[in-house]
Amino acid sequence: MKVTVIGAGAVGATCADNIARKELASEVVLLDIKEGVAEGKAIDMMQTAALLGFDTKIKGVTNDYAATANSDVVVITSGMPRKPGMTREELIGVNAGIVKSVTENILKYSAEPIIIVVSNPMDTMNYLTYKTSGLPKNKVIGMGGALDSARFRYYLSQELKCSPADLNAVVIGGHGDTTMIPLIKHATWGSKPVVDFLSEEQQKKIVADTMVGGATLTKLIGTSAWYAPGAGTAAMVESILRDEKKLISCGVYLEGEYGQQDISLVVPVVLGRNGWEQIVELDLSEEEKAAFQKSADAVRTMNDVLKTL
Ligand SMILES: NC(=O)C1=CN([C@@H]2O[C@H](COP(=O)(O)OP(=O)(O)OC[C@H]3O[C@@H](n4cnc5c(N)ncnc54)[C@H](O)[C@@H]3O)[C@@H](O)[C@H]2O)C=CC1
Ligand SMILES: O=C([O-])CC(=O)C(=O)O
Repeated sequence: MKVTVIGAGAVGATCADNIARKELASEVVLLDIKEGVAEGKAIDMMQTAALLGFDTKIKGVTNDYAATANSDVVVITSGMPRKPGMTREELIGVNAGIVKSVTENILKYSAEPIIIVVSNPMDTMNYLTYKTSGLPKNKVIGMGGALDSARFRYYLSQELKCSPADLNAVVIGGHGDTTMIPLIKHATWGSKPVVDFLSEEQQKKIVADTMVGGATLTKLIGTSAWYAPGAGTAAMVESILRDEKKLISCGVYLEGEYGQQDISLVVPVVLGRNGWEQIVELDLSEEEKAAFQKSADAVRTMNDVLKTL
C-alpha cells in the first residue's frame, strides 16, 4: 500500500511518522513545495527505523508529483496554519488555491485515490476537493471530527477522572470554533451517559473547551497543533487501509443525510477500504438539529466565498 502526504510541515510530517511507526503502508511519499524540507524530514524519520523497528519506506520529494504515482491514499495538509487570534476561516484565501492545485496534480498520477483533506478551513477545503477532483463522494474525506472527538474525550476524561479510552463521545457539525457540536447528551462512559456524572456547569465547560480546543493550543504554541491532528489523520488512514470499518466522525459530502444537500460536514461514518462506506444518522434532539443547521449555514457561507476567489 502506498500513502502520499502533501505538505511536510508540522501535521504532514507527524502524520507520516505515525503511519510509518504503525507500518500502515509499505511506502509513504512526503511532498512539499519548499526545496529539501520533505527530503530532510523523510531521512530523519527513516533514521528512526533502526531504533523503532519499522519497515515502511518514507521518501521525501520537492513538488515531484510523479513520485506520488498510484497512491492508495493521499493526505492533503499543505497550506497555512492559523496564528493566535485568527479563525480557521481566515485561511481560505491562501489555502483554497493551494488545495485546488494540489488536488489537480495528485490526479495526474493516481487515478482514483482516497483523499483525506486536513488543510483549513477543512469543511470548505473538503468540499472544494470533492468538486475539483470529480472523485466518487466516498473517496473524499475531511479530517476534523476524529481530532475534535479525541479532544472531547480528553476534556471529558479530565473532568470524570477516567480513561479517555473508556469514553464514547462524538463531535459533529463543522470543524470550526463556533460550528462544531460536541454531542454531550449522547456521550457514554462504559454504557452510562456521562451527563449522569456531570453538573450542568461541568457539561457546559467541557463542550466550550472542546469547541475552542484548536484555538487554545494555537494561543499556547503560536501556531496550530500537530500531534493529535497527525494521529487523528493516521487513525483514518489505518481504518481505511486495514479495512477496520471504524466509526469515525469525518467530513463527507452530504446528499440528504442529516437534512443537508451539496455541503461537506462532519458526521459519523464507517471508514474502510472503499473510503467512507456508510453514514450513520444519529437520533438528534430538536436542539441538536438546530445547531447542525446553524453550522451548515455558516459552512455554506464559507463555501460561497470560493466563488469569489
Ligand atoms: N483539519 C484539522 O483538524 C487540522 C487542520 N490543520 C491545518 O493543516 C494545515 C497544515 O498545518 P501545519 O502542518 O501546522 O502547517 P505548516 O506550515 O507546518 O505546514 C504546511 C506545509 O505546507 C507546505 N505547502 C504550502 N503550499 C504547498 C503546496 N502548494 N504544495 C505542497 N506543499 C505546500 C508548506 O511548505 C509547509 O511545509 C493548515 O491549514 C492547518 O490549519 C492543522 C491541524 C488540524
Ligand atoms: O486550530 C487550528 O487552526 C488547527 C486545527 O484545525 C485544530 O487543531 O483543530
